[in-house]
Amino acid sequence: MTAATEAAGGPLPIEDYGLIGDCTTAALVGRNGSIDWLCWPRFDSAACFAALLGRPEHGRWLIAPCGPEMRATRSYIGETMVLETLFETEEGDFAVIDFMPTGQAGSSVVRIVEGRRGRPRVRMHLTLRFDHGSSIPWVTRLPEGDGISAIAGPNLAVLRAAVPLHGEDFSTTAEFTVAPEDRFPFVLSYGPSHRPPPDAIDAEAALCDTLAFWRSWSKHCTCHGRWRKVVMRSLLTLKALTYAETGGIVAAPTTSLPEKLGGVRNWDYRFCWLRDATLTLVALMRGGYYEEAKAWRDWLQRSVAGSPSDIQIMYGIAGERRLAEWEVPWLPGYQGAAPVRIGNAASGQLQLDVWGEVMDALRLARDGGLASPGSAWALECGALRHLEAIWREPDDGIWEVRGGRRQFTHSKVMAWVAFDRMIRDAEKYGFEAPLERWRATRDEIHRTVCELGYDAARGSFTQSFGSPELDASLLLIPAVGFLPIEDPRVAGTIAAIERELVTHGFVLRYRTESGADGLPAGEGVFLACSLWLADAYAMQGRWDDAYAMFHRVLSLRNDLGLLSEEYDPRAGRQVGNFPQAFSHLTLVSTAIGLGEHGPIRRSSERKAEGKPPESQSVSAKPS
Ligand SMILES: OC[C@H]1O[C@H](O[C@H]2O[C@H](CO)[C@@H](O)[C@H](O)[C@H]2O)[C@H](O)[C@@H](O)[C@@H]1O
Repeated sequence: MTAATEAAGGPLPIEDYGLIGDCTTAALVGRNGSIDWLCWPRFDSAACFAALLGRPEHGRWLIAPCGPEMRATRSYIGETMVLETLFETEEGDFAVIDFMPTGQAGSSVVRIVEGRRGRPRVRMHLTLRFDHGSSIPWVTRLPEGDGISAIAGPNLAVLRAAVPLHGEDFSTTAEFTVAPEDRFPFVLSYGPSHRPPPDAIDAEAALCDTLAFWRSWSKHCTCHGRWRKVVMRSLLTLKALTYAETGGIVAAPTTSLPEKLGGVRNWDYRFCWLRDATLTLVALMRGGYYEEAKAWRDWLQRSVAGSPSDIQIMYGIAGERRLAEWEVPWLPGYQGAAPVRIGNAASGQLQLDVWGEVMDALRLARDGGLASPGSAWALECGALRHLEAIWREPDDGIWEVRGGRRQFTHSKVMAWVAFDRMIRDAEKYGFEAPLERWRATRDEIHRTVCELGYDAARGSFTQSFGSPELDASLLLIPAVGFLPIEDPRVAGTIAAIERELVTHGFVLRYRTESGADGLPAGEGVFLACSLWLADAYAMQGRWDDAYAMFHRVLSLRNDLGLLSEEYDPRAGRQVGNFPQAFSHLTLVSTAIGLGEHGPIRRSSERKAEGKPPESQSVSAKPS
């Protein structure tokens, strides 16, 4: 399938894409020089390049050698989001430097073609298709003669280029020779169609500014040591998934990259999940980034404002509530994985765990010195009052199943977390609170989980009350402090998950064959869950197992350090939306955790074994 679709001009394997972004939206650049995904002007806008979910005619922007290439290698320039792809051909070599300028009015994609060796021929092929690959724009030449303007409905894009452009089959093309030291900039800028075209920008100056922006951001990272590079790339990716204007954070910049190749588990992640966003915030704070944390906290306050009973599990990046899900009939889907979905019906779900994740993150923010505005505590109390009323109800769970609500054990554990963190904050900061009542509820949830969520015969907690199924989210029980790692029920759960959910060395979130999620069975191993098992091993002092799992997940990152949500071990391919915040934030957390705690105990163990201590690890030092 892959080879055939690629030969027919279909999308590349997911791991062959790189990410560029300007903190308002992001694009995926293939290692073949084709930008196959871009939603403009925001992460959640309709795509104008949708070849990722179809074919080149659904929109893409190619800059590549005219003839066959011998090799394409790529890397980010230092700790930035500026991507450089080097094409080596028989005629010579050239690089394409791709980025989205930061700090400019409006949004642009800049591609600079730089000659390196010989005089290779280069081709540029721009196919703009607004409205998710469906609408062919009306293209005219700019009066200045240096480019074209393309209009369709509310959208306008302007391409300015330093080489002559031609129209061909509803696309814009160019062919040119590049010599060493030549630099040919191409700038594609977005604007609303009712306004004059956006002003030209100086590509070289924008490159300097954008490099400076990312470098100065990376400089503030407080993680140093052996995994600094790993952590930094993940933090940069998380930062690129933030929508600067509002502080919202998307779960991924894509929709409908399948969790199973050729399957139907295709979802739109271009929204702000309270779960993913709060965990991203925790990762950013652990990396020393409190400004983003503040922006997100303010986003949260605005988004959930109103009645606590109306709090949703996810919102649009500016706090929008209506994210109606629909299927796109004209896009065939990533390598045939249909349907392509826009919007996400999970926005109407009940997922009790989000209260726990949010309260935990807000507590960390407070402890990190992020002063709360007066209204924050009142808002949290309102949310907890609502949880007090509903925690006994069945919900859709962390995995957002579509097979009906259940009494998910992880959801109740996280409801316990919500009460626990609020009680601790009230005690620590002297906030006014009905402490006795909260403590009673916290204890009642704990008792309920231990009675109904634990299967004594199997010696393990289970996915939902009374169910025989396991669930990798149960690995979080010791991490959130619900029970200590030494508790035999926790040890039994870890052992059961190792036996039943580990495959090819990685962790499944649950057995999809049970039908609990209401979808046809089969999906990849879940990368965040695999890292949770590494964390659990670390807590158990099983350092070798922890490091082995951590390294296995590291080995799945693409050449740019990027991860999607899942991995198909049989096909040896990344699957699911890409790059995914959940995978990257968990990677940061595991790397920092192993760095902070691992080497100390590990070195004593190594000493006991007569081995020298391990040098350097990631450590997060407060700035
Ligand atoms: O598998 C079914 C569900 O899959 C998606 O949810 C997953 O991604 C979310 C965003 O990263 C994450 O918060 C959640 O825990 C994952 O299960 C999808 O968005 C859902 O609509 C779908 O039901």
